[in-house]
Amino acid sequence: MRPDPSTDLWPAPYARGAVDATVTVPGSKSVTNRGLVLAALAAEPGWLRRPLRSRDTLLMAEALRTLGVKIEEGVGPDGTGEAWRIIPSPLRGPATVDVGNAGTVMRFLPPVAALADGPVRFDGDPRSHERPLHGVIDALRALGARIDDDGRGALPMTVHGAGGLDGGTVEIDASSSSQFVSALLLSAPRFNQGVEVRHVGAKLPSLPHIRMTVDMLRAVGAQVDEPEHGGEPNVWRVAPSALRGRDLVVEPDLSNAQPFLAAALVTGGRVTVPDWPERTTQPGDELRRIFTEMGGSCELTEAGLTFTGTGRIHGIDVDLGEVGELTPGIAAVAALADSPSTLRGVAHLRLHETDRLAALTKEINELGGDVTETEDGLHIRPRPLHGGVFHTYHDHRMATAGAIIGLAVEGVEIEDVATTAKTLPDFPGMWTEMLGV
Ligand SMILES: O=C(O)C1=C[C@@H](OP(=O)(O)O)[C@@H](O)[C@H](O)C1
Ligand SMILES: C=C(OP(=O)(O)O)C(=O)O
Repeated sequence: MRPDPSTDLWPAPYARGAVDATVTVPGSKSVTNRGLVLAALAAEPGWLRRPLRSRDTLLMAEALRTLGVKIEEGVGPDGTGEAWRIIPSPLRGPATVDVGNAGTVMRFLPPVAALADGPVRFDGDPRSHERPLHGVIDALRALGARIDDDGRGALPMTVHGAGGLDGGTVEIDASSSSQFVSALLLSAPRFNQGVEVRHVGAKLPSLPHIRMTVDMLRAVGAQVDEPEHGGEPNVWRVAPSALRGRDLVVEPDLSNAQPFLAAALVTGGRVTVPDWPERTTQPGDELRRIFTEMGGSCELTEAGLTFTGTGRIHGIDVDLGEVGELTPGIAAVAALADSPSTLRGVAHLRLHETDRLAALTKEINELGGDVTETEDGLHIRPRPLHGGVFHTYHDHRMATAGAIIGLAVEGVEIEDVATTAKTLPDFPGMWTEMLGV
């Protein structure tokens, strides 16, 4: 019988000393998947260099191919490193898109499908049926698309592409995912009237990810008005226009750098991540501030970002609403700190890959911790932890959070560490190499 990877247990390596390593982190998921969509919608071919090759990005590439886009995987024009050449062509249906459990695929592609010339069916992992999509579905209908779903505002569904979309003004409640806004903006240059997206509802999470969308749209020639610089709050406008093909180098995924930086903090060691960008819209850049407040220090040099720990970890009271995807890793570090932590502003994490607030509470407490869920986050009181199984619920960031705890607690076993492949192709290999084990 073949082993079932989802029930496999991986003994998380325990760190017997301070780590001292340089860790090259693969490309950003969020940049790669935006880059793919924008290149597919462009008026000319483009390049994506150092793309992330992981489950979420391969699903995006495959879905775009199904819609008729040509994506050639190879080395770049100057022969250095991996590069994908993206050759746009008329978008076609009928097609079937597997979104896996990738928020970026399930939200960014329905507006693209509305531009195709036939029906595009969307389905994915069981969890994809539970993740919110109503903002995209309702908005596309309001902008002129025909969509068949089962009435829950979720997958599975079929977008009946009509070869184009009117576009115009639309109100959405994107408080459950910033990706609703990003999705509509990314395809909007190809809508007949462009788009005006008005967010109405509770606070929008993950604003840096919307900034990333705006920056990347502008970099391919789109005209975007945003709330940031004197614009109307919670309103974005994109004018209709042709998009340029681009030669884009993808930055390392700073959120995936998190477990490695955490290793420096937890073991009182030092980790350097090369190619850390000086300026970026990636939320992972906030780790410089957050992990410094938790007890380390960092320096950005030609070699990259070097993060150094002291072996002492302090608790933190922090609003993570803008950087929600960093929460599991911060919770793991906080469970090992010398004082309590309060993580706020992340109620929407209940609808991520899994209910991350419930999962972190349960798994840390089962190792002897004392975590309670609040209305919008976690309260973490550190206690001596013991070994045991850390369940991961098909959530890559649960697995990396468990590995962080395992550095300081002997006998932690991570269930289904392979789930990290959602955004990191070889996390176990990178982790053991960093530790030299
Ligand atoms: O646009 C993106 O690339 C992302 C936006 C965020 O989503 P939410 O706003 O749904 O949290 C983030 O958590 C996710 O990992 C990636
Ligand atoms: C929330 C996340 O992913 P997704 O893009 O599937 O929403 C994440 O990577 O933490």
